[in-house]
Amino acid sequence: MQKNFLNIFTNALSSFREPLMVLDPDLKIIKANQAFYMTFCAKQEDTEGVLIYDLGNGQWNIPRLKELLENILPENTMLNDFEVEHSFDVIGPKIMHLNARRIYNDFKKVELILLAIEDVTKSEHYKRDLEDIVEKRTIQLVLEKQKTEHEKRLAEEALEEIKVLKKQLEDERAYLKDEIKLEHNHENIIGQSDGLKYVLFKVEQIAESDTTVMVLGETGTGKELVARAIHSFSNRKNQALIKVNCAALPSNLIESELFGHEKGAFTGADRSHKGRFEIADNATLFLYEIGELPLELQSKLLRVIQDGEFERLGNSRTTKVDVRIIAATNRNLEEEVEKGRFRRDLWYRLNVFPITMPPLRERKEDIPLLTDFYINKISRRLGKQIKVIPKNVMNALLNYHWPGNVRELENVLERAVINSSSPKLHLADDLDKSYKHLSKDGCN
Ligand SMILES: Nc1ncnc2c1ncn2[C@@H]1O[C@H](COP(=O)(O)OP(=O)(O)OP(=O)(O)O)[C@@H](O)[C@H]1O
Repeated sequence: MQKNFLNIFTNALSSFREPLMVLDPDLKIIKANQAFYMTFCAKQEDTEGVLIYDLGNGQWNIPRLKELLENILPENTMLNDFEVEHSFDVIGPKIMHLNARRIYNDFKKVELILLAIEDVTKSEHYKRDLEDIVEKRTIQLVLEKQKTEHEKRLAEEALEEIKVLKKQLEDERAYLKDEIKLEHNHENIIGQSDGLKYVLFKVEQIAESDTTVMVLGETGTGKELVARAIHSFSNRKNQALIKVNCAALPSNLIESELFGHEKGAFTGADRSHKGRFEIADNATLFLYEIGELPLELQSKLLRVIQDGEFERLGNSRTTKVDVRIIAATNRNLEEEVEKGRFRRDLWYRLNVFPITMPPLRERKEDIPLLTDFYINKISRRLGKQIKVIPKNVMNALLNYHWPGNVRELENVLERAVINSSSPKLHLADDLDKSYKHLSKDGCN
């Protein structure tokens, strides 16, 4: 059968483009085709009759080939596409797909082994390059996706932050709008009286600490100026001084104004709102007309002063803040405490460091200085030239008892400047009369 087969094979062998070999059962090469000799630069005389492993000076002694021929093939009659990678001396590295088949004789004994060697080096390299490109591109895409997701997350976080900042700015803007509406004075505190000097001494003494300050005194004496001076000498001076007029807000709004509210906390609360305590975090909160604070809010205020904690209306989450408090009142709070209108514990908490503004009538030596200051300021504003303050005018100013204090003096002087058609100041008010009139009504 071997002879017959070999004859057929030898004739057919040359027509195969794929390298082929025929081995005997001892793995010696009986024949190889032209394609084999060409592909592997081998010669017929060095090939035929040689043990396959000795071929090309032992270059075919390839462990994978051995495994195929000695271990795998005895178990399988035929094997396809068994991949072997090997570097030959002359032709260099090759990737081969081996297809092997055992051919038996009539007695079921192996007579021949047909070994086809497909050189897939080029296509395999191409495939591997492609796989490489695909892998690299996949990694690139995964990284790009991760980067995009990271950037998206950052953008979302930034957007969230912007939303919070925007809200904060809106709150502050709303607050500052109110501030601008209120006339306030950044000029120096005018005066040289001992009473005023003592106040300024106390301001300097306490400004740098975070101690709560209670500013007492009649209306118009300059309590707000004192509060501003404390704030501007304090370590919090770069933050705003946040004001709350406890008398100006309707009682149902004070709580939300102080502590803020969530959207829907009450009818009309169509958006959440930051309270003054939150806005004043790390800054100073000036609570004036504190004597007007409703009793039910006094306990909440006490808690913020003690622990720095409160809850927004409609939210049970506790907010913690660091706020320095300056309170002011023109009421006699001790009397209010006695009458049960002001909580004693709150009064003690607020009255840690009291500063009392003396009324203007008790520091008359400040009147000429204040008069000069205000005449200049008002004349400039109204485009007038007031050069002389007659003695009788100054005497009237000095002798009046000023129940409305500096604010009243400012108003009287404004009316006087308007009333003066020459560089001489003419009072528009009869201070003597208004004094007597007020005294008669018992308002002094
Ligand atoms: N020493 C001062 N020098 C200059 N201006 C002063 C002085 N004291 C008070 N004023 C002015 O008088 C006006 C009233 O002052 P301020 O509002 O501080 O008083 P207040 O005691 O807080 O009054 P109220 O209790 O009625 O709120 C303001 O225009 C303020 O600038």
